[in-house]
Amino acid sequence: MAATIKVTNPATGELIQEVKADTEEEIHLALRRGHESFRKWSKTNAHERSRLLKLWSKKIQEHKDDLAKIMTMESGKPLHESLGEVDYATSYIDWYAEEAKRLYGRTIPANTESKRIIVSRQPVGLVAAITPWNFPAAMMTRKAAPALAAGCTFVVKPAEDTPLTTMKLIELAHEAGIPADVIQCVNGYGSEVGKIFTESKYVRKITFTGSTPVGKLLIRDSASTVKHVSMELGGHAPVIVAHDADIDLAVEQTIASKFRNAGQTCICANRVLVHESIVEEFAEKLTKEVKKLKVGNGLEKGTQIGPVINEKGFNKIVSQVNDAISKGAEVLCGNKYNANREKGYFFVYPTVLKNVNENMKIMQEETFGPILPITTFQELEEAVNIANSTPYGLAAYFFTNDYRTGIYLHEHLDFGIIGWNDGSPSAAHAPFGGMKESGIGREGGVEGIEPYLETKYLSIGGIYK
Ligand SMILES: NC(=O)C1=CN([C@@H]2O[C@H](COP(=O)(O)OP(=O)(O)OC[C@H]3O[C@@H](n4cnc5c(N)ncnc54)[C@H](O)[C@@H]3O)[C@@H](O)[C@H]2O)C=CC1
Ligand SMILES: O=C(O)[C@H](O)CS(=O)(=O)O
Repeated sequence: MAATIKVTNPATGELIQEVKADTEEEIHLALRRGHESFRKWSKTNAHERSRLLKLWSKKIQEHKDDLAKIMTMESGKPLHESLGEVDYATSYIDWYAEEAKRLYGRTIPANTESKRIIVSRQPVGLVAAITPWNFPAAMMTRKAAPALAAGCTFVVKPAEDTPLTTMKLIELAHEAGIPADVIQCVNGYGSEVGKIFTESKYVRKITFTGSTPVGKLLIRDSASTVKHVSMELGGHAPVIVAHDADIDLAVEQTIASKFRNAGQTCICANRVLVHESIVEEFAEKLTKEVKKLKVGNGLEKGTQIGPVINEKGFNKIVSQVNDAISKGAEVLCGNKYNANREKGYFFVYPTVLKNVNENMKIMQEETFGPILPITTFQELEEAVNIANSTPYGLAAYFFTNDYRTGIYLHEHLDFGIIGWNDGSPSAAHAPFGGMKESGIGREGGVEGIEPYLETKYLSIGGIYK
């Protein structure tokens, strides 16, 4: 196991903090403690669990500015986005603090007078979570909140790039009164910790947000002990702009989706399919607005696009852009970089590509950067076929004011999240998640607590004997 994890600022390359990586023994101990504390926590009444979750949310809000600064420094996202993410993170805790009190069972009419049937819910057990760097607060609370609300205990391994935000959140949970062994953080490198989690007899559920390849490994390795799995994986969101779309709205909402977190979200617009009759107007208006986006250090006032997270992400983005250009794509703006491998910072300027085709990597592989390729279509069926052609099925967006077009697209797009004239669909009260290779399960909404619950039924006999 690695001894320490160097946490650096992706905007400057500067070392923020060295974090000790937990040893295998320390991780096993955390899992054992999480398992042993499960019995008591799962028997804590739902209203008490709810009360403690609300205290945790309050504590986080009291430390909002500090948390946002930590998040911007380690992830690179602009400060206003980090402040927004703190609110997004607590919105999941607030939502599940209430859902804890609504875990209803039911009775079933028996087929004889001497029997009664009662259905009830119980928490699955110790949950092990692995979270990504792009939303180090919200991706953790989106898992921890329903887990704790359901009565599960929780151990999380944050991404090596951004452990500090998660560590602070867990510290605040303990300050709020959630017992130390009920929610824990361990640090380490994914492949090493992942194996410990999936092989542990104490862990009853794995929940993961990250790349599809890693998700597949975790699903495979969870089979040995038949663990529950929840997977929020990669995406490749299409944006369909129909001939009758409000172009100004489509431009505004496509930018909102594409450039949030420098394009490093799993539901970012990854390709735009524009009806051929309006592509010139759309591309011109879009490019004009994209050129206005301010690139810089997320701590600087006014920054809208920060650096990408690391060299691996940078190289993937540059490779996709160069591939597209080599296959005929036209650059309408951007395709500029401010990178220094020695210092470890990698800025990618927002880029719009036109005349893109299906043979380009960028139309098939998740970009995770501020690059927007535009292609065209003639018929809606063609747009749907292109949209559904990747292995992903997380988010899709379309712009039209015609209800027949809207209903057709909603019913024919194979995606778990669809924005109709809306580029920002995420909300704690809605079930976030994907189809196909974008994942298993939902997070948020009434659906989001189900993955943390088992269902059992009691059949009582001999009542009138
Ligand atoms: N769905 C989403 O929101 C996310 C999608 N991604 C996609 O993944 C691509 C690569 O980004 P990465 O940071 O490398 O994602 P990643 O999936 O490798 O990392 C995410 C988390 O998984 C852990 N991890 C890595 N390898 C693991 C393994 N073998 N077993 C268990 N855990 C492991 C990491 O430590 C981190 O905590 C991105 O460009 C993007 O396409 C990445 C992060 C979030
Ligand atoms: O994983 C992600 O990229 C996030 O789930 C996107 S969102 O929930 O912040 O929209």
